[in-house]
Amino acid sequence: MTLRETLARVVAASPSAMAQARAHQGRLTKPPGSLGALEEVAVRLAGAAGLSPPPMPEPAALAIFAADHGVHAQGVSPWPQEVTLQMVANFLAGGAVANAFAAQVGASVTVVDVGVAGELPVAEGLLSRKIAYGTADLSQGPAMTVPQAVAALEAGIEVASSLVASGARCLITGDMGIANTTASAALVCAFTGRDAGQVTGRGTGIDDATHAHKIAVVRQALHANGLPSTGLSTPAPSELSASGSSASPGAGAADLAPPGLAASAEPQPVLADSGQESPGGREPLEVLAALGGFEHAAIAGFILGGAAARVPVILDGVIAGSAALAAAALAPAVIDHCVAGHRSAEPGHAAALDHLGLRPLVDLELRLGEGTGGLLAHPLVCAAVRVMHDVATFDSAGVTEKQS
Ligand SMILES: Cc1cc2ncn([C@H]3O[C@H](COP(=O)(O)O)[C@@H](O)[C@H]3O)c2cc1C
Ligand SMILES: O=C(O)c1cccnc1
Repeated sequence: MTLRETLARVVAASPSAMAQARAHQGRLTKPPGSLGALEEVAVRLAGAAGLSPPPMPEPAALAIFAADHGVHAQGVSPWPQEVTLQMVANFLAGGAVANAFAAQVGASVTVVDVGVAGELPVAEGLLSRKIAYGTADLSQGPAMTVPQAVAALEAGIEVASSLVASGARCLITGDMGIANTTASAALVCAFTGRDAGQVTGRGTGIDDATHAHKIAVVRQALHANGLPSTGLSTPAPSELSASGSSASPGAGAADLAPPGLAASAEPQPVLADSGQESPGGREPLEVLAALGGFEHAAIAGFILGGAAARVPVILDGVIAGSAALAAAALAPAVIDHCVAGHRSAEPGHAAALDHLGLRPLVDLELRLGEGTGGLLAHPLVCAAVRVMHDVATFDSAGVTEKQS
């Protein structure tokens, strides 16, 4: 399915299914509201499915999208780039944390090469959808061309559709790409209007000096791509009726940029007009292409593909959160189909979730990615829905309801 067709199929949550789910929750043998945030998860999934109770979100399928990043050359990660390729082999051998957590919750694992900077052997469980051998350096100009971003989005859509066709009833996002927390921070800045200093974290673990440099690289990426460094953002999905964003001119990024980094890039042609405006009046696709990685674009497509099929998507960490910002800028209703699995230690993740109006289910200071936080949340999502199917009502169980 093309991006354009997929965007047209993403529909908002059904208010009547949500109302039915709320009413049903109120009849179950428990004090109203006693399951806290889990009750909202069940209502959310009912709205997304257009059905109350919603279908059980199992079996679950994890897709790990792997790609490399030109910005690695700027020294923003302490890990060598070849770890991306090596970790793909580890996923395929079943040796990563994501494999252990997937086994724990009975999720299948599919690994998708959308842009690893090296050759991977043909292997079971590996889909080769390589767009290029890594992105260009986003701190120098666009990381991807718009056609490359569309190809990666459509790879993610295709993976979501085929997992659903093989029986998956819950999709979980995963990523692997050394230096991808830098691209994630840049996307969060562009889509939320936050400053790089607020949203750029330490990724896999960097010292203070490298962290300061990483923040400068993110600022430079916005500048090199003609995007304001702060102060402009897409409207939050929940605020779309309010016209425009709280725009104010950003500070000059050039002042903060390391010497020798290149000037603004040429604007890219836009292939799919979503009708949504992005920072500085730029289209979301252009912004995604300028700052994202191939895995960010593919994850955005995966989320859109799940939503189009009305199968819920559990989002993992900051990479998924920043990809979801792009997906929501393309089709705001996509967020109705997402559950935030967790909140990671990366500050940009909290910023993305705030902007999207999503409440994370798990908060364990994880900072791994791969889908680990999404996998940990899956049993909670299942439990929330199982309550709707299995728990007796006051009437059926003969339990007296509360007075007044
Ligand atoms: C061994 C290893 C396994 C990983 N699994 C996920 N990541 C995570 O860390 C990377 C992003 O962090 P940064 O931006 O600091 O490079 C991504 O590959 C992400 O998936 C890993 C990183 C490493 C080193
Ligand atoms: O937030 C995440 O998911 C994350 C944090 C650090 C490294 N990789 C992923």
